[in-house]
Parts: sequence; structure tokens; C-alpha cells
Amino acid sequence: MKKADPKKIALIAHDSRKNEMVEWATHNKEVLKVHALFGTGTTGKRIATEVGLSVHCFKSGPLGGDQQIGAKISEGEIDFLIFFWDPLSAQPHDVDVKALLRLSVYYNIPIACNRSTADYLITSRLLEGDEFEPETKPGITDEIKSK
Ligand SMILES: O=C(CO)COP(=O)(O)O
Repeated sequence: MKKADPKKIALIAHDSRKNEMVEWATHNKEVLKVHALFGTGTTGKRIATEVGLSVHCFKSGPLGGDQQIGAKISEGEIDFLIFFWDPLSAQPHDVDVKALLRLSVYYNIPIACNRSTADYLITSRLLEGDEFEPETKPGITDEIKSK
């Protein structure tokens, strides 16, 4: 199997879903370690210490981390977003969460908001790798590039 090109993956989880994220990252450690990992403060630190992966940590989400990752996405510096957000709790930084999801859609970044979608992405050709060369790669569309 041909290895996937290293991608830039952002990993974020709200408090009630952090254990699930750590479990998922542990299960997929061998694939994830090939890629460059980014995370909001608390999520990133937990993945680094509990899973043993190298993660570039931004500020904690409520303190600006979501906005920092959103900025990276707008600069074409993030290829995938795994964001286990909490559908049952109000967040103090809800506007930041919404802005991050909005930019991810706008810049055509593959997003996984639950474990089953994250499983699809992590087992995809783009992240796991094989002989297949996709015709198009995720990222900024031509329409957006021209703006
Ligand atoms: O709040 C978050 C995403 O909106 C996550 O931030 P932390 O990883 O710092 O807890």
C-alpha cells in the first residue's frame, strides 16, 4: 500500500466528547502519526500526553483556539477537520464554533463531527493511502482561489 501524502489535520473536541476523541486518536494512531496534527489547547494536549502523538496546540477553544484554526483554514493551511462538538450543551464561544464550521464549509475542507464520519475520513485514500491518485484534492476550490 502506498502511504498517503502527509496532510494537515485539525483535531478538536468539546469537553463531553474529549474522551471519545482520545479513544479515536488512540485507535488510529498509526495513520495519524504520518500527518501533521493541530489542535485546540486542551484537546491537543490530551492527545499529545495520552496518545503520544505530536500535536501543535493552539489556544484553548473558548480563548481563541477555534478562531486560530479558522484562520489557518482560510490560509489553506489545514486539510481536514475532525471536530467532535457537543450537540447538547451551549458553549460560551458558540459564535467561534459556528465561524469555524462556516469557514470549513466555505473552503471545502472535509469535516467530521462524529466518530462514524471520522472513521470514513481516516480510512479514506487521502489519509490512509493506496495506489489510487484522486483527480481532485481537498482544499480551496478554483472559484475561491480566484478571489
Ligand atoms: O472549545 C473547543 C472547541 O470549540 C475545544 O477547546 P479545547 O480543546 O481547548 O477544550
